[in-house]
Amino acid sequence: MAASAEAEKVVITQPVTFVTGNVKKLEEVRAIIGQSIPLRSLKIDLPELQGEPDAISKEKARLAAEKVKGPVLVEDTCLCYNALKGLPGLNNLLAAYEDKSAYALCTFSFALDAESEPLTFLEKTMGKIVPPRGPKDFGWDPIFQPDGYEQTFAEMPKEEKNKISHRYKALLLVKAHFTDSGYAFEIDDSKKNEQNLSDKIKNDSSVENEKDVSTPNKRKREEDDGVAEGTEKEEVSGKKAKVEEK
Ligand SMILES: O=c1nc[nH]c2c1ncn2[C@H]1C[C@H](O)[C@@H](COP(=O)(O)OP(=O)(O)OP(=O)(O)O)O1
Ligand SMILES: [Mg+2]
Repeated sequence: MAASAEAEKVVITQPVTFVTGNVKKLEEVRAIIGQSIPLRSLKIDLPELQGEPDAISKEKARLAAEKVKGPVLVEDTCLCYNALKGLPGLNNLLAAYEDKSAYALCTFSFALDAESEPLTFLEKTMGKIVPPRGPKDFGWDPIFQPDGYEQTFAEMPKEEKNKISHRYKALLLVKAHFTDSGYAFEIDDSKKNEQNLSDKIKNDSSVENEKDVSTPNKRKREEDDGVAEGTEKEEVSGKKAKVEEK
């Protein structure tokens, strides 16, 4: 990764761990990030905290970084209804309002390690709430129709959603941060192919692995609401993250 002459080079020795309990989210994040950031995943259900989106997200990143002992990325998304002054709510509640406009708000937080202040990246995609259309395998995708499109998120091809979504836009900010900060990944060969922090404990059948994500039909129930079962694994990474400045 090229850093400008003045920028400090920040060496990161393990992949960024995306901590989520949601397999559908993980699929999208992987598709959008591609090879641009070395990424592995860890399924933990972190507490759903209350408060402002960026404060919640930062706290979540702090908790995740403590568990992972290395660089982490966390994400929260909410569907916010303008009629409810930006509050999330149930679709039925909106029936009483003329204004069906809404936005998908996506908040990522990145923490370099447990000691570093997490950085937050927010983006939204505007749209409206419609009667459900399309596959029901990911949250509110069937009822959200982005502005300028005739299809709901659920109806459009994944590649299309991933070009306009709240998640895509927020990840552009994350990627720009990585580029601007001069992060240089120098990952041990042993960790290069680590897709999932659970890889090292394959004998433990309770551990979700990458295969589950690439063959999502196997996990029908969790797809129904996009929520993975609360598999929690920590302390599976042999080495501590070493984040050093040069
Ligand atoms: O693009 C999306 N399209 C449709 N629905 C979505 C999307 N993104 C999140 N969702 C749903 C999933 C969950 O029912 C709720 C709260 O999301 P949110 O708290 O961020 O996800 P989560 O708790 O399932 O996973 P995590 O472990 O990463 O917090 O919104
Ligand atoms: Mg959540």
